[in-house]
Amino acid sequence: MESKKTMLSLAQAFHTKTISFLGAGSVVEAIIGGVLRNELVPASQIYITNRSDQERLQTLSNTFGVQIERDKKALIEKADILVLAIKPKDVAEACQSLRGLVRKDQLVISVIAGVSTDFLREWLGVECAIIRTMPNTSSAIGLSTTGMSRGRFADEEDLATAKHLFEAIGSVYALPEEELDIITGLSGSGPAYIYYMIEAMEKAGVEAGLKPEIARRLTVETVLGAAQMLLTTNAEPALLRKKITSPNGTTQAGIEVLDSFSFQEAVVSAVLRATERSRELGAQFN
Ligand SMILES: NC(=O)C1=CN([C@@H]2O[C@H](COP(=O)(O)OP(=O)(O)OC[C@H]3O[C@@H](n4cnc5c(N)ncnc54)[C@H](OP(=O)(O)O)[C@@H]3O)[C@@H](O)[C@H]2O)C=CC1
Ligand SMILES: O=C(O)[C@@H]1CCC=N1
Repeated sequence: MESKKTMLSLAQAFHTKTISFLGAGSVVEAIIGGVLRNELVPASQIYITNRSDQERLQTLSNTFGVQIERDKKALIEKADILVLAIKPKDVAEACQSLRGLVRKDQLVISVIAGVSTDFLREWLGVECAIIRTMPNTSSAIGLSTTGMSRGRFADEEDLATAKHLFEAIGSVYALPEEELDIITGLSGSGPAYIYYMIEAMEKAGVEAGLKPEIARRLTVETVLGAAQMLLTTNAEPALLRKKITSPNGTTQAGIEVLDSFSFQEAVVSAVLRATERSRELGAQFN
């Protein structure tokens, strides 16, 4: 557990840092929102660039007051922390264009699915500190759950710096890098599985005769309440489920249908397949 004094000095040191974002998509928007909400650094110390979408950069700049820097060399020169937030398919091209520009004293943080810190370091061509992370889109409202791990040349201080950044958008778990693909399949992609389930529950409510807005509210509040119950009571989900399931009642009838469609196996397979896909995305570079 870090002492209050250590946390304060970390926050003070962080406050002087410049953060450059390579990529300006949805994840970056969420991170910048969290950084500014929590006043980690002022907007004048945040630089953004992308490949070509100038309108997008302007929108982010107008919304947050962050600085647009189209020149990659200048973007990197200014950075104490460089956040790589491009899609895996764009990594090779992007890293090639960064080769020779990143310095040893800079901290590189990647949010890219599947791509290892070793690979990034090879491509960047410098023995710099790299932290690999996997947040999720709930970061937009400060409720991401983020897994992160440090690469070969990153130390505890680098990890603490990255944690400080991502705690602005939710909770953070430091894990071995081998587990990052699992985090990607579970909590990185996870919100999509929940939305998929919500879509289905809502559809059922409407088909059965509810107004769409009522079906939406009931479904969403049910999901929120169930998640909050788990956090508040710390009870096992199976136990909470059993408490709802009266013998021969409605829940039993519903669960029997889910079982007949192998619901749990489907969800397990989905998470495992997404994990495997994360590994595939990384392996294509090896
Ligand atoms: N979306 C999600 O739920 C999550 C995504 N991630 C990871 O975060 C990363 C970004 O995802 P997301 O924000 O959704 O993606 P987006 O498609 O929204 O954004 C990607 C950004 O990368 C930019 N870009 C592409 N190539 C280059 C390049 N060569 N140089 C500079 N910028 C470039 C794009 O610019 P332009 O628009 O101009 O082409 C765009 O701004 C991905 O690797 C993804 O795996 C991690 C956790 C959750
Ligand atoms: O689908 C993807 O590849 C990204 C990674 C985690 C969430 N979205």
